[in-house]
Amino acid sequence: MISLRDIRKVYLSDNSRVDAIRGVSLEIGEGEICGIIGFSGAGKSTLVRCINLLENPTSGKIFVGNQELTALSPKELREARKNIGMIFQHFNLMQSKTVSKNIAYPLKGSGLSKEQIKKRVSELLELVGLSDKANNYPTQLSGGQKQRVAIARALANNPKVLLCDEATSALDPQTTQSILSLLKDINKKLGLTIVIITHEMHVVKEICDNVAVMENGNIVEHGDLIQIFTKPKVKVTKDFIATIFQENKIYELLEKDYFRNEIRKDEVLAKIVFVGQNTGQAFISKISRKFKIDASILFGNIEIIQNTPIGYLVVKLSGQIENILNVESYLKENNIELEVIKNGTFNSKYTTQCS
Ligand SMILES: Nc1ncnc2c1ncn2[C@@H]1O[C@H](COP(=O)(O)OP(=O)(O)OP(=O)(O)O)[C@@H](O)[C@H]1O
Repeated sequence: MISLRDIRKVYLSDNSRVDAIRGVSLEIGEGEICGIIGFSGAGKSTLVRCINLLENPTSGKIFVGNQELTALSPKELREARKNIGMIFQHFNLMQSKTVSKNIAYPLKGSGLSKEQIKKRVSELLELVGLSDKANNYPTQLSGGQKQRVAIARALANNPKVLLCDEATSALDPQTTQSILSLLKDINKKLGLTIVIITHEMHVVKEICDNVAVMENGNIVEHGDLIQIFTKPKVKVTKDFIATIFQENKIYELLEKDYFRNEIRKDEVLAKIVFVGQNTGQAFISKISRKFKIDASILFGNIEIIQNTPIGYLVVKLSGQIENILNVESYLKENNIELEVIKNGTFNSKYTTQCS
C-alpha cells in the first residue's frame, strides 16, 4: 500500500546541513498497522510527513496505492492526499468551530450536498463515540475527545491510509489506551492502513503488526512485532524493548547488589526470552536436570503481544561452566533465546550489560 524508495531529506540553511533522512526504503502492506519508533531527532516526523508530501523529499520515490506521489502535479497531489488522513500530537483543531464543523471541514468542495455532509459527520461522530458532542467547541473537550474529533476529521474523505504523528504523546495512559483501541477498531472495520510515529514502545506493543526502528535518519531494523520483541538485533531496539520489560531496572538492582549475590566463577547471569507455547514448558526444571545445574530466577515478566505470551527471565545459572554453556545451545534448539549478561569465568567473552 505504501512504498518508500530510497528517501533522502536534507535540510540546508546558510551555514548548516542536516541529513534528516538518509536513504530509507520501507514497504507497508494494505490494512497493516506499522509503527515507526525512534528517539528524538531520529527522523520519524520528517519521514511520516514525506509520506503525504507535507515534506518534499530531497530524493527518492513515494508510492501510495498504485500512485507515485512524487510524480504528481500539485493539482493531482491535492486529490491524492484525500486518500491519506493525518492526526497530530496537539490535535490541530480549529478552536472557533464546533466539533461538527471541524469534522465537516475537509468535505468542503467535495461536491456533497449539505444534507449528505450532515449525514457523513453524524456517521463519523458515531464511529469515534462523540455523537453527544456535535455542538461543543474544542475548548470544552478533554485531550482524548479532541483526538477523537481529529480522527473523525481525518477520516471524513474515506482515506485508505491514516498517518499518526505522536498522536497519543499528549495523553494520559488510560486515554492513550482508549485512542489506541479506537485506531485498532477503525483499522479492522475500515481496512485502513495505519502508520504510527512514536517514541513509546508500549504504543507499538499495543497495536502494531510491524515496526520499523529509526536512528539517525535510517531504518536500522524492521520486522513483525514478535520477531522484534524476541530477537532484536540492534542496540536501539534492545533499549526500547528494555523499557517494556523494565530490564534497566533489574540491572540497576543488580548493580546495587539487591540480590546479595555476586556472579561467582561457576556462575552465569543470563536473560532468557521465550514465546507462545514455550511459556507452558517446564524448561527451567528440564535444564536443571539435564545439565545438573541450579537455576535461580532473579526476575521474570510475561507480556502479551499480539495475543502471544512472551516471557522474559533473568536467571543465575550455577554449575560446571561447560554444562552451563551447553544450556544455551539446548535452549536455542527449542526456540528459546538465551543471552549471557555476565559470565563469572569468561567475562571478557561477553558484553557485560550491568557494569
Ligand atoms: N524544518 C527543518 N529544518 C532544519 N532541520 C530540521 C527541520 N525539521 C527537522 N529537522 C532536523 O531533522 C532531524 C530529524 O527531525 P525529526 O523531527 O524528523 O525527528 P523525530 O524523530 O521526529 O524527533 P521528535 O521525536 O523529537 O519529534 C533533527 O535533527 C531535526 O533537528
